[in-house]
Amino acid sequence: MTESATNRSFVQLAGVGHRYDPNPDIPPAITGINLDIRRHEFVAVVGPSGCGKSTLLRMIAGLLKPSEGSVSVFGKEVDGPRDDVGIVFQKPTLLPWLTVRKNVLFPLKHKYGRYGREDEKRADELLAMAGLETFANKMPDELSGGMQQRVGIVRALLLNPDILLMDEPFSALDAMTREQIGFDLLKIWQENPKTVLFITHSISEAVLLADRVLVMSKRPGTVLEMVSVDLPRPRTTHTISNPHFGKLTERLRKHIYEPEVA
Ligand SMILES: Nc1ncnc2c1ncn2[C@@H]1O[C@H](COP(=O)(O)OP(=O)(O)OP(=O)(O)O)[C@@H](O)[C@H]1O
Repeated sequence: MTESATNRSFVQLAGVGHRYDPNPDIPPAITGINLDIRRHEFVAVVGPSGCGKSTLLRMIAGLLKPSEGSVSVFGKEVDGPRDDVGIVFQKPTLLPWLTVRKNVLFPLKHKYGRYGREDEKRADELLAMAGLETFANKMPDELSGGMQQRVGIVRALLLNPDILLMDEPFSALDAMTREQIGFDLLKIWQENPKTVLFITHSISEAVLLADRVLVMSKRPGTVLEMVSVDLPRPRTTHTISNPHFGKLTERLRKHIYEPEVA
């Protein structure tokens, strides 16, 4: 967690559930989720496919209304799409006819109809932080998949959201790029503290990046366990060889694959 993180709950889910199908014979997607995320905390979410991870993310973004319980941010109930949330998906969906810089600035243009010199400066600063300073005037198809995903992250950060929601952001990348971009994300997060919810299917990625890992059960998704990752920061490739890293990934694996014995 960054130094400015406080113990106060920032994002709070109280008894949250969601059912897509009103038929009571069909189980809800998620049910009875209680969760407190502190400001600037990095929380990873893992769990079997279809357990409701994206459903949870969409409710925090205000894109989906819970059918039971409530979601609040800083004590205020979420009742619609939020402005203070940046979202990064598996594919960055960049506009192919705009340069990298213009893609990054696009949400501002879309929201306010224009952007100024200061915004361009901020875009360039964030691009530099993501190692893309020499690519600002390139077109998306001149970039590798990893670079395009970095552009997607920078775009999500440009409006300086309080909350960054990431739904399997690195799953389309090869293993080496994935590890590197994870470290880059941590560097950006430490310089621009945000409250992060990071969905992943990779247990080691969750442990490497997060302050805490939320383990969800299979459908209907509930909280199986919240595991604190008490590994020092900054996390580096050395973190992976720390014996405690191995213990934590082992423990999470047991929770997911043998929940009844964990
Ligand atoms: N729009 C929808 N309408 C009906 N059912 C849905 C809808 N979206 C998701 N579901 C169902 O709700 C459950 C949870 O879906 P969700 O996408 O949240 O899971 P997930 O954990 O993110 O899955 P994955 O790991 O495969 O991406 C799944 O059984 C899914 O089929």
